[in-house]
Amino acid sequence: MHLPLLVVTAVPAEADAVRAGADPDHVVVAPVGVGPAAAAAGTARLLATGRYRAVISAGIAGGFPGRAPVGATVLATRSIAGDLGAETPDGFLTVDELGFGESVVNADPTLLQALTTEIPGAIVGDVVTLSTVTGTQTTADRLAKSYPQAVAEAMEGYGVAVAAAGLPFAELRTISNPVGPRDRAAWRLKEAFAALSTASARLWTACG
Ligand SMILES: O=C(O)c1cccc(C(=O)CC[C@H]2O[C@@H](n3cnc4c(=O)[nH]cnc43)[C@H](O)[C@@H]2O)c1
Repeated sequence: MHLPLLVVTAVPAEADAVRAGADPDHVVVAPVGVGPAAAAAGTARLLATGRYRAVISAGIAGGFPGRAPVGATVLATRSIAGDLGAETPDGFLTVDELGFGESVVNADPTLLQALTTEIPGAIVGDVVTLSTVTGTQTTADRLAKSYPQAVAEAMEGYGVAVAAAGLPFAELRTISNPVGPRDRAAWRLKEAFAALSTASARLWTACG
């Protein structure tokens, strides 16, 4: 008897897109809220049942220009807390540099390898988790420089990864908008949700 895979999204529209592709017999999809705190709390509550084999943080994301275009599918090698730390006159110090914890969680290597095989067009790289959607070129440039391997930013992956607490974890994103000056009207939600449904059809094959 296979335990099901848990896929957590931020909002119901993302959950619907995952459900449109995923195997309903083996994949449980739950929207748990926007941001790392809601994501961690919601994921921890669901995982406390002990009935899941792995957990995936899934949804739409901003793509770093030149690294992940709108419509692309992204798999995270690492989910990184991009704003957990301290600002100083000399720049941002991560929580690791402060000696208070770890701001980086690696995807489960076996799960990531399987997902990469099953979703061949996916761009593989770091995904930065932020509590605030980037909305200026200055912030976009700073993040791109600080995280040279980051292909996308979103708001939940690190929170889900922490809640996974050793259970196999991965982050799957599809790109709705470039990271940069705020232009909410230009977000390509339909395209990103369609890509999310397509990728989700491969999830159980990768995890089962
Ligand atoms: O309109 C807004 O500014 C806004 C603020 C918070 C959440 C949203 C959502 O649409 C929620 C969905 C989900 O989308 C992810 N996302 C998408 N693009 C980005 C981005 O450029 N930077 C960070 N996160 C992004 C995120 O995970 C949201 O939870 C809209």
